[in-house]
Amino acid sequence: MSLHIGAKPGEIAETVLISGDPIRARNIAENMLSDAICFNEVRGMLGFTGFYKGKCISVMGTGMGIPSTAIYVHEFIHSYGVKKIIRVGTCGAIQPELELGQLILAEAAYTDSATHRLYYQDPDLAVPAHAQLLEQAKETAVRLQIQVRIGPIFTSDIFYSEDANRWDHWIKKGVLAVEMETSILYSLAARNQIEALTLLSVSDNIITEKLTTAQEREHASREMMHLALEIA
Ligand SMILES: O=P(O)(O)O[C@H]1O[C@H](CO)[C@@H](O)[C@H]1O
Ligand SMILES: O=c1cc[nH]c(=O)[nH]1
Repeated sequence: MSLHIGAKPGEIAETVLISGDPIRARNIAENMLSDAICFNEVRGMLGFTGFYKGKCISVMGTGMGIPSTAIYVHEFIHSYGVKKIIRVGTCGAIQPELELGQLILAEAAYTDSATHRLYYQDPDLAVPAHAQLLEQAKETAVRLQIQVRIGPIFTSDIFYSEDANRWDHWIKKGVLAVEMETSILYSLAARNQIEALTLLSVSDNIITEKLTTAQEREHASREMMHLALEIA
């Protein structure tokens, strides 16, 4: 057991899928893994280990934002020996042409995070995904005929902003979308020499103000989970 995860040694696989929402983790376990067992209920942050095509895989929620995610990623690595983490999340697109449900492979993450700065001194650089895992994801997407956009994203400490021009600079820089966890995942992974990649499904477009329906979100996230499990 670690401070925030109730799993016994050996109950968490070397590869873990994470999402902000613990219910998404449960859906993956219930619908896409076989023989899944629940290894964590501490703080309601559900975690499961099961099998996908014979390979042992875990899936767990992290909560929203960098501080919460950093705790779980740290404990996965240092208490459970996790070697590969794939985030399956939602995001707000900031490029107007990005449709709802579009799948994004986050090749790097910029951030405004104060927490990130406590770990790393140079927050202005985009933190890259694990190169080999990203390459594998691209090839797998082609094989599965899943359309993906590949590009940089932005990991923010805030969801709601009062600044109407907040994204102008980042749109010009070619940033595709905004979410709240990836930069710390990539940084902790690189520092600890493990693999990490984020897959995101566009749940809303911040520029066009389009929002997904529950049904569209469900369909898009199924594709994302399928791709994540195939590269896991
Ligand atoms: O869908 P998840 O994985 O929670 O990710 C996104 O959704 C939450 C905000 O609604 C943040 O956690 C953000 O990163
Ligand atoms: O707009 C959005 C949508 C999902 N997640 C975010 O962080 N922002």
